[in-house]
Amino acid sequence: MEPVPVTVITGFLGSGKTTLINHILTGQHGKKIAIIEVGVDDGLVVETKEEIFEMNNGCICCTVRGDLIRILHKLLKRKHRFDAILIETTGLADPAPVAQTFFVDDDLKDLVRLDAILTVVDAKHILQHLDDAQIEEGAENEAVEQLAFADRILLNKVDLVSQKEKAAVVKRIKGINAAAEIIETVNSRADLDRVLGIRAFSLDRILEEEPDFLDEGAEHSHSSDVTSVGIDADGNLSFAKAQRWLSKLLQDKGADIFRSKGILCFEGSDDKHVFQGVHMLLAFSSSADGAGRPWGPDEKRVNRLVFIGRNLDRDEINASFRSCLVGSAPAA
Ligand SMILES: Nc1nc2c(ncn2[C@@H]2O[C@H](COP(=O)(O)OP(=O)(O)OP(=O)(O)O)[C@@H](O)[C@H]2O)c(=O)[nH]1
Repeated sequence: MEPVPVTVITGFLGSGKTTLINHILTGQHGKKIAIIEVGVDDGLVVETKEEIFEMNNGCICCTVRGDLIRILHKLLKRKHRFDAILIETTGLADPAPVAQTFFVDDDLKDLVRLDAILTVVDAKHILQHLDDAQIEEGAENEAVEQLAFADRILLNKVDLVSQKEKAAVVKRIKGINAAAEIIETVNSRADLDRVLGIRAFSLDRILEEEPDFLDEGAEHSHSSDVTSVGIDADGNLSFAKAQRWLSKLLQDKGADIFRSKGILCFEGSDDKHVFQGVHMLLAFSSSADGAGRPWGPDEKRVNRLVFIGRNLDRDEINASFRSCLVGSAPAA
């Protein structure tokens, strides 16, 4: 039997990976697709008929292979065969350990094949991440790694940059990876024939790039100063206060906050409100506009937010958020 093609989707936080997955899942291709998410799940993938497998295990490099091998075996044992498997990695993940999985496990080698590593790039913010001067010495810059490993690059969010800015980004990308084809997209809407079943992964090219790629024990280190602050809070928010709080936070700390997202409950509304932030750019949607379902009558209304970045003051962010809840004492 032909091995099932696997596409690994990487890209920095907020670049458009989930948007790409939704685009693929809603496309007219008639394929049965399984999705594996590596990293933190945020519950914000639109609901589909496909199943989503999550892996939530801290340092991805160190745990990914075991988890992934287990999940892939489980998937492949099913009676109904999948036509394709997509693996989405979290924004900061180095794609190497995910790709290695397909070469280190002998049993998997015949059942699946790595079709391509797709890297989604946020045209507006990528240069800032490539030039990140705050990465600790000796640590890898994941934005560079993700480009270097890519077989194909989706240059996404081209609606947010001028022709001149775009040309500068393309030049930088080509300087890191001249081999990968670049597809320009808005909302990750790439022609599916150009991203799935493309047989673009080449082990030889990767070994040229990283000679110890197949060495499972190879040293690696990550910039540990990037952290995430999560908030889980019951109750309803005052719309005006929450809006002021979020705009101020992103205005003051937008350079350091790479990514933010959350589900919010507002006083007087049964709709679920979702926000998605990338640095200072913020987008809102809600079940009132058809995105997701409203809060159910017996469903517990919980605000869930996450901020990923550096120099984040967990206590301060939590306390100031809680002061926006209806009935809370004003922030000190
Ligand atoms: N303007 C603009 N916004 C986009 C585009 N593509 C995606 N977005 C928005 O960017 C935000 C982040 O997109 P996601 O698809 O969630 O990004 P992601 O890479 O999955 O993010 P992580 O979950 O942090 O890894 C969302 O608000 C998207 O609607 C685009 O081409 N242009």
